[in-house]
This record gives sequence, C-alpha cells and structure tokens, in this order.
Amino acid sequence: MIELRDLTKRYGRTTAVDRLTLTVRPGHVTGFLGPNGAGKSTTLRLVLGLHRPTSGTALVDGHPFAQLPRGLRHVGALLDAGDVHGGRSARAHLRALARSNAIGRSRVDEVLSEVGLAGVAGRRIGGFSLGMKQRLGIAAALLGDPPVLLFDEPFNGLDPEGVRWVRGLFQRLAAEGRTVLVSSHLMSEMAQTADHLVVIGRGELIADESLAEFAARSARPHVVVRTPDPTALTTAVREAGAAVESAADGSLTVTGLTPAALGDLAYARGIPLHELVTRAASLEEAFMDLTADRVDYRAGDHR
Ligand SMILES: Nc1ncnc2c1ncn2[C@@H]1O[C@H](COP(=O)(O)OP(=O)(O)OP(=O)(O)O)[C@@H](O)[C@H]1O
Repeated sequence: MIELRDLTKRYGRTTAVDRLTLTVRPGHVTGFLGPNGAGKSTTLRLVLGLHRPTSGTALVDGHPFAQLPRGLRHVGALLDAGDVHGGRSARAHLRALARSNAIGRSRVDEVLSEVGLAGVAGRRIGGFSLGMKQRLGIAAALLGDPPVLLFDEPFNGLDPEGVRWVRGLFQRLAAEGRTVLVSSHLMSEMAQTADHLVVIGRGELIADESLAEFAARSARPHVVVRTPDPTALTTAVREAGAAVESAADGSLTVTGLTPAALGDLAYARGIPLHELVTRAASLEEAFMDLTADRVDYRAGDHR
C-alpha cells in the first residue's frame, strides 16, 4: 500500500505536487494520470525517496521508503528506462542490482526470461532499442519480487505486442495482491490497463475512483443528428441554450439536450430529422474535460 498525506513538493516558485492525499491499494492496477507537467514523476520520485518532500509524507507499507532496507524487495520501480549504464550487459546490470539488494543470482535469469530478454542477456544495453530498455527496466522492477510496483510511462517505445504483454503482466501482479501504480498522460492507454484511476493536474488531486465511476461521473452524452436543414437546427439548439458542432460528414453533434428534448425541439420548429443517435463521451474526452483548466502546455497557447 502507498499512502500520501498532504504531500507537497516545491521547486522554487513551482509547486510540482500540492497537498496530495491518497491511498494506493493492493490488488488493483491504479492508473496515475495527468497532463504533461502535472506532477506524476515528481510524486513517484517522492515515494521512492529520490526527492525530499517540502512537506507532508509518502509511506510504503507504513514506512518512508528510505527507511526500508534492501529496497528492491519492498518496491520495484521503472522510472526512466534510458537511465542505465550502456556499457554493461543486461545480465550484468541486473546482477549488480541483485547483489546490492541481497537477492539470489538465479532470480536474474528468471526475470530476464519473464520479460522476453533471455536471448539477449549477454548483449550490451547500449545497443538496445527503447522497447528493449523498457523490458529491462520492468525486469529490474520485478527482481526483488516486491509487493509494491511503480511504473512511469511504461508503454513508451513498446510495440503492440509489448503493450499487450505489459497490460497482462500488470493485471497478473495486481491479481497476486500487489500494489501496482502506473503513470501515463494518455487516458486511452489507461482505459485498457487500470481498474482504478488517480487523476492529478498542476500537482492537485482531481479524481480518485474506479474506472467505472470515472466513466459514469464524467460521461457527457452527445446526440448526433442529421437534418436537411442544419442551419435552422443549429439556431434552434443554440436558442435552447445547448451546444452544437458540425462535422465534416454533415452531421451535427449536440451537447446539453436529451434525445427527446432535441426531437421535440426539431418537431416544434418543423425541422425534419433523418437520423438521431446518442453517443457516450469517450474516456479520453472525459479526461480532457476534467483536466481542461489544469493544463500547463497546450498547442497554440501563446503565453
Ligand atoms: N528538478 C526539478 N526542478 C525544477 N522543476 C521541476 C523539477 N522536476 C519537475 N519540475 C517541475 O514540476 C512540475 C511537475 O513535473 P513532473 O515531471 O512531475 O510532471 P509529470 O506529470 O510527470 O509530467 P510528464 O507527463 O510531462 O512527464 C513541472 O512544472 C516541472 O517543470
């Protein structure tokens, strides 16, 4: 279990993490989401004791990580897959980690085959692709068979087969009763990976709930209509206080009216409708809505 209490980290005038209080529970894959610069990596680094909090606490199974001896047996983490000594072989890299954490040598070959790198165990890491480095980072996280695992953007550089494998691995680790926290800035990745979501923006907690609750709470149903008189319908919808957007295929997407209200409105104005369907907002849209006013970096934003 990971417990954050009022966790705050400031770098000069930037507040990267702002009074974050939450509990990440075992038995779940928890997706840790937020736009670029939201504070995800900083939070993971605080949990691992790589940075000191300005205030507040981060506990792993009741203790600050730095106080846990032989850390890899308590927490496995993949932070930056590129941050490894390129001159070493994959096996030598993992053996060094195993030695300093009092983990048996045989475990190295076990995790190498688990992540699919057994065939290249003797090759220099410097020649590895990004996807192979991600697999090596995952092997390092698994090395100590820890109850708590943290992964920062683990899908970077993985091919579709790799993505599917990582998803299955996370789900298995959670089913074994471990705490699995996975950061990403892409909701679409998390929708198929996590069963619980923690969303932050500008260092603050925005949501902490199951994937199903997130979808239900944030769903903003749209009604998609086709009419031979889109101009009249657009005017009518706007006069009714709802929003409407036209698509390249000629359809209109209406937000803020039920299908019945929209049908009645068109009937009252004598506007024929040729199609009327409801469409749930995607999780990606729900995420964008939720974080819209907490995005630091937006294309076309001149500040
Ligand atoms: N060492 C540091 N010194 C100064 N500012 C920092 C440092 N590390 C992070 N920050 C700032 O803290 C904020 C949060 O950054 P962080 O990397 O934790 O976000 P993130 O959610 O992981 O983003 P991304 O999805 O882009 O990786 C950003 O404004 C960043 O510029």
